[in-house]
Amino acid sequence: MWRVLWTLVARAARGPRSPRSCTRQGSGAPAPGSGATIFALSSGQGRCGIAVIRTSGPSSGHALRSLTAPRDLPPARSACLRLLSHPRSGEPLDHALVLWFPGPQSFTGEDCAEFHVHGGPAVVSGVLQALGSVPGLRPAEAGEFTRRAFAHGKLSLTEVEGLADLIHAETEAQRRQALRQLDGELGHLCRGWAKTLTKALAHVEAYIDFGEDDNLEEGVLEQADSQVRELELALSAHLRDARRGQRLRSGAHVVVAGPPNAGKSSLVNLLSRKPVSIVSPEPGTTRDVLETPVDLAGFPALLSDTAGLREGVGPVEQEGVRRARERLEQADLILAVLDASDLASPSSCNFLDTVVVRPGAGSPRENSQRLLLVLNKSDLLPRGGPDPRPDLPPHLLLSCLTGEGLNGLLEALRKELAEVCGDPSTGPPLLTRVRHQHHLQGCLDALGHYKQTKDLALAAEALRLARGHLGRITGGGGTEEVLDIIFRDFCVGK
Ligand SMILES: Nc1nc2c(ncn2[C@@H]2O[C@H](COP(=O)(O)OP(=O)(O)OP(=O)(O)O)[C@@H](O)[C@H]2O)c(=O)[nH]1
Repeated sequence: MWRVLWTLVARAARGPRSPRSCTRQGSGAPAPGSGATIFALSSGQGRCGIAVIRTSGPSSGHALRSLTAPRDLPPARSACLRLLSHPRSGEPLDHALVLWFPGPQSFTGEDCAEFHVHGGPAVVSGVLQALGSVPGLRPAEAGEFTRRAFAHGKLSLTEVEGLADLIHAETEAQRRQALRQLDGELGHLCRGWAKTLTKALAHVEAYIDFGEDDNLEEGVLEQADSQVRELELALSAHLRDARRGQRLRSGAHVVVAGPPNAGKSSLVNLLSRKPVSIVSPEPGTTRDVLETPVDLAGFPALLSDTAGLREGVGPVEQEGVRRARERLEQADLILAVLDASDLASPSSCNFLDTVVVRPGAGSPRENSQRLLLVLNKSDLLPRGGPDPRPDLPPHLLLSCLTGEGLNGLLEALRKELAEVCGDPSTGPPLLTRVRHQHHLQGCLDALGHYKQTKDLALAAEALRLARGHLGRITGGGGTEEVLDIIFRDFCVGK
């Protein structure tokens, strides 16, 4: 029995009948134009202490020897000081550290060389020109180094995405999430799921091929069913993550709302540490929605200042109020700001009723949205006096004028945003892209078909389809169409 099953597991893993394979693209899949040796500045543009120029491809060793004196290759993966000069004119260019990474033990899997030169623009352009004069070398396209690493099986597609996110990470939380993905956590999870599917498929195929065979143990199909059920639960849990990983990549929508003159613009300026909005004692100063990207307690956010919500105003302010309500509907987190010294005014009461306390029909606030209530201008309350409205939902006292209460607000924001975006330091890795979600849903749908059909051949096909979806998350066959989109995110030299 076990020999039979083992053969079938191996066969299911190979997927002989599968139209698609779930293995990731390995060394057999050449990157576009991978015969050429490419070169590019891989560190940032502009004047700097050290600039790193690198090459990848079969002529890397030749390029290194052409530019350096002495002309022998340095030991693999050891930094050596060399004089660089132009291979044609012999003109000295710089004293540089050079490194030699013979493939396949390199970032791209090909022969690679690195030149760590002094970061002046003339040195950098001189070395780039010198490399361009070496036969067989050409400048790299955006993302071409990483694309070659993917093509040579050095990185899975999810790891490539993690690398792109790491390069673009602007906040601590984004960096953590990107690093986890680059370390292969999401890919590992998907490969684990794919392995479960392979086992289930092997069981189904065993039943198809040996159903009547005495050698086959009882309950083979039941085992496959229970594996599918377990997988369904795991996938559903991940799909329920409410797009937190994606929010962490793109930033949560945090909308500052409240009645006029409560100090909303003052708070936006305080949190963004720049004068985004005009602050004035005149109620109704902010008319339009003003957006600014900010790092809020380590999380990325798009902070929106909005017009004060009140009735009976002129047409321009009315339009501002309409836009504010519209923006409130899109918020992941609402920062509701009230003037602590003016809580009994009609506009404060109306805002509390419609947005904070009793959101319901006609309210711009969705019940699923998170809300932080801030009572601003606490400096106008008697010092050390009682809470002005203990009956209100949990709230924070703040003074934008003195900064008192700001640390408490930042801590509360950190907790709220960890709910909205997920905490990248703990828990399972999050789905960071729409395509992850799409393929996970596709996998789940295929498992649904598996459960519905009575035909075992169709059931096996549904499992192969489900496994194909998982494979495409990490970069299996059929992902060609997404590669251009993903690699477009990279800069030249990466
Ligand atoms: N005393 C005190 N005044 C504040 C505080 N925060 C803001 N203000 C003042 O309150 C007034 C209104 O502030 P804004 O930030 O423009 O208020 P807003 O809610 O954006 O106002 P609108 O544009 O009318 O909606 C200004 O004169 C601010 O200087 C605070 O913490 N304490």
